[in-house]
Amino acid sequence: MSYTVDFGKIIHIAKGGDIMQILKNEEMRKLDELAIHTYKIPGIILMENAGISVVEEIEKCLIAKENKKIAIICGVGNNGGDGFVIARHFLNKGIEVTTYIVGDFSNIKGDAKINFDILEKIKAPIVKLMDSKDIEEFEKDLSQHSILIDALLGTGLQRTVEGIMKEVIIKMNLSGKEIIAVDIPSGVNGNDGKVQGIAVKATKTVTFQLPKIGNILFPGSYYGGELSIKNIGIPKKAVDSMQSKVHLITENMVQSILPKRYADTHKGSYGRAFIIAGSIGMSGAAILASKTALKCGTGLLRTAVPNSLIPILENQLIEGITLPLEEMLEKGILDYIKEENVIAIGPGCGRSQQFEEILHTVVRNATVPLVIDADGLNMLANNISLLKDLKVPCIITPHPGEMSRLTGLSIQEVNDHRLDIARNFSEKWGVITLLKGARTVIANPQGEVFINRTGNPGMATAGSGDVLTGMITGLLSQGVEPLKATMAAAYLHGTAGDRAAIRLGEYSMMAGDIIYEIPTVIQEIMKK
Ligand SMILES: NC(=O)C1=CN([C@@H]2O[C@H](COP(=O)(O)OP(=O)(O)OC[C@H]3O[C@@H](n4cnc5c(N)ncnc54)[C@H](OP(=O)(O)O)[C@@H]3O)[C@@H](O)[C@H]2O)[C@@H](O)CC1
Ligand SMILES: Nc1ncnc2c1ncn2[C@@H]1O[C@H](COP(=O)(O)OP(=O)(O)O)[C@@H](O)[C@H]1O
Ligand SMILES: [K+]
Repeated sequence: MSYTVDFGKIIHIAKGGDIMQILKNEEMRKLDELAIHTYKIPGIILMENAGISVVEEIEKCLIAKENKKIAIICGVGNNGGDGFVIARHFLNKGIEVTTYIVGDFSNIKGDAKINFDILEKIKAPIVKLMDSKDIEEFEKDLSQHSILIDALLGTGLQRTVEGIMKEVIIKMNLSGKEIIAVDIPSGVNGNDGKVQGIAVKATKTVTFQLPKIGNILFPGSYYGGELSIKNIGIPKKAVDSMQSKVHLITENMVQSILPKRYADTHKGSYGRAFIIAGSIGMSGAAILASKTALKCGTGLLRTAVPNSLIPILENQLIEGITLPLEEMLEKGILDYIKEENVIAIGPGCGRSQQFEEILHTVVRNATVPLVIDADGLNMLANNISLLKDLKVPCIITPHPGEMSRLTGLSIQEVNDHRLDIARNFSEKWGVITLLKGARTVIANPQGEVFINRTGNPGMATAGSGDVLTGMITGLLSQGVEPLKATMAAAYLHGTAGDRAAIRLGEYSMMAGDIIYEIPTVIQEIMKK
């Protein structure tokens, strides 16, 4: 299997598995050990496969280049070992290669040593960079090469990058050359995507077997550029046995989640959605969420808004039914929601006492899946233990600011530990948490986390969260399981946003433009 994820502006994916685990450094080490000790695949074979898989990607980049000289910059661990394999293969192809070794080469051991010895035997050009005095020459040398290969540090990164290693990385980054990183850009921590002092800014990264968290989360994924995930021959049985609790949401997953439409069905087959949204000054939130739910296939939609907003809604959304909130309150909300298949509450609702009352009644009495967003979350923050009264699956969709209010942590803390914060919240309150932002993460009460890679900064625009709520609601109304509906919505939302960004640019796209792209995004996924 080869799986390509382009983290640049234009997204494209080649084949991918239904579910893709994302590992931490130590989990990857465990998987390597499992392959070597339990499944008896010699480590040297894995290293050979790893090296060859990078060679394939480098060759693609070389085609367009007149100057084909490659600089392979290696550390003294196994990441460097992969670099030695790459060097040998290109030398065999008659391509000019210089191998640089950074650090104390007497530390090279194991499989890396075997590959280093081969390079020495075949008299490959090797330059050892020991200290600062070697840097000037190194910088001059780099300008002669067309592509630089970063094989300095991989999943064995331990501490802040300093000294000669840091100097080398600075020169690589300043070279202006295309850089392909082996496994992970050196300096990025595979466990969390943080930069340990300094990191290589690669144009492309080839990672092995499964992505590491640092390949996916920011800033690591920014440093990695385009990401290619390559099989290196670890048996599927070993991979499956890892049972990591962190996964990447893939297109295949979403394709299998989207409900099919059968000929002998009617609008009742696609469910009833009920959205409580909007307040004076924020009618747009109700319109955006409602339009989106219909665009995502809801059979029947009712939107409850304050009476004064009804004419605006009726004008903007002729396909949905509108209800005045005041009437609901007077006659008793429960009567209104008992027929529904999903209830979404919060977008643009404001923070009135009336809304608080409605929220409490809905949370305590809902008998169908519930989506709480925006002001629903702000109100919830005043009385979070309300969640204990839930009798149904509940999805909360906070952005980091809302999560900060819900948890009492700072926004910085939320962003620094996105996975853990979402997971802890879900485990503590028994809800599905979708924490928004660059790499939206979704956690369930069982401690599993799913990361979405679609989307772009153009989506940081008013109302795009309301569109997401509409998407989750639309899928839930059709009977999609809550976790699956949330994952598919996050993926589709980001993909629609990416299309809008391509069409209009990240500056000019607006939330409504994301809705405009939904039909194409769904059709393309269903077609595949
Ligand atoms: N295992 C396998 O079967 C396979 C593994 N594969 C490959 O192996 C990679 C993992 O290899 P690895 O475990 O040897 O670690 P690696 O990333 O090379 O780094 C360790 C070296 O770096 C050093 N070092 C650490 N931090 C540092 C710092 N801040 N600044 C400076 N130095 C620092 C550290 O030195 P020490 O801490 O010991 O002083 C040690 O020398 C993995 O990413 C993949 O590419 C593939 O071939 C497939 C098969
Ligand atoms: N840089 C980004 N990359 C990917 N997605 C983003 C980025 N910035 C914002 N988004 C997405 O846009 C949406 C913004 O939602 P939210 O903050 O609730 O906006 P609003 O309240 O204005 O509707 C979220 O789904 C978020 O994940
Ligand atoms: K690397």
